[in-house]
Amino acid sequence: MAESATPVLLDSLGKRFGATAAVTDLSLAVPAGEVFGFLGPNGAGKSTTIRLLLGLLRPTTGRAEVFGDPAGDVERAHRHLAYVPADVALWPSLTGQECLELLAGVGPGTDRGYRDELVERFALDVGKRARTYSTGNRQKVALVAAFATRAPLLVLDEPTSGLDPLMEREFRRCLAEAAERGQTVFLSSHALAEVEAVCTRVGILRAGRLVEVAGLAELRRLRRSEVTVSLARPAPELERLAGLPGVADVRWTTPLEVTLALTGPPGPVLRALGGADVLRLDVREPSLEEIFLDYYGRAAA
Ligand SMILES: Nc1ncnc2c1ncn2[C@@H]1O[C@H](COP(=O)(O)OP(=O)(O)OP(=O)(O)O)[C@@H](O)[C@H]1O
Repeated sequence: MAESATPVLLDSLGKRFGATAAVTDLSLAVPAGEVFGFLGPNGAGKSTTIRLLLGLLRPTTGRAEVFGDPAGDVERAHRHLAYVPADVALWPSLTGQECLELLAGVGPGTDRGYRDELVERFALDVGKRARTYSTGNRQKVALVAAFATRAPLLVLDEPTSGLDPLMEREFRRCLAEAAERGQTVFLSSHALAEVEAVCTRVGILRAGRLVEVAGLAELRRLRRSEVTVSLARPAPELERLAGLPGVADVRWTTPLEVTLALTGPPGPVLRALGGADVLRLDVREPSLEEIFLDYYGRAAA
């Protein structure tokens, strides 16, 4: 089936629980084929947004749509999606295989060959009863079921919290394969390295509001880089680095080495360095973790 409408469309979405505004005026469109990372600290409103998207909650304001179908029309909306919750509950007396069969009957169709391959890759013993599974194994069942569907949209709510590093690597491969097939992924996660590795764009949520939506490269450009300059000879004239536009945190670690944080174009710093005898110039882009902490550090300040 051709899926032309936008996979995830949130328009001025809001949800209050009594006096608590869990989500406020959230507008966002996730286009087809994107792996979108949805980030925020505990209580920021990520799960509430996902529950609105799944039609498990009714919005107080605005609307949520899945491929053009209202999220509240669950029968239609869920034809387009597969979902992995943060804590997976399975039917305790069914085996893993029986759970997979049951889950395959709910979604928009399953590629059983690929599912068998995923069972192997996630080293899942599907002959055991679900009650004997650890948290991570229950998560694997839900992930295998979701990745094996042909659902054009995968909604994953902190799906790797119970996985070990090997399985986490497998998860990343599955995401890459899903993106190759053209599936869209909406991934909420606390694992910033994971988001950094797999997502094309991220949205950052703070106290129920979306404070940033940007590609990773764009986020890095907006945030500060760490610059280290090593000199062959002392250059007292570089004392003026501290006063240049976009420059902060200038530190002389030795008389021949200076580090600084730079936001925006590097021209003024490069011009200032022009007269010095520079041996080496290192520019390190911030990690997503640093960007993230920067947002919330500033919020707390
Ligand atoms: N059913 C509810 N009744 C009342 N308040 C709620 C309810 N569900 C969520 N909240 C409140 O809404 C806010 C957002 O919660 P939400 O669970 O969406 O955050 P989150 O970003 O998913 O957090 P976490 O990372 O801890 O899962 C919090 O202040 C939470 O206490």
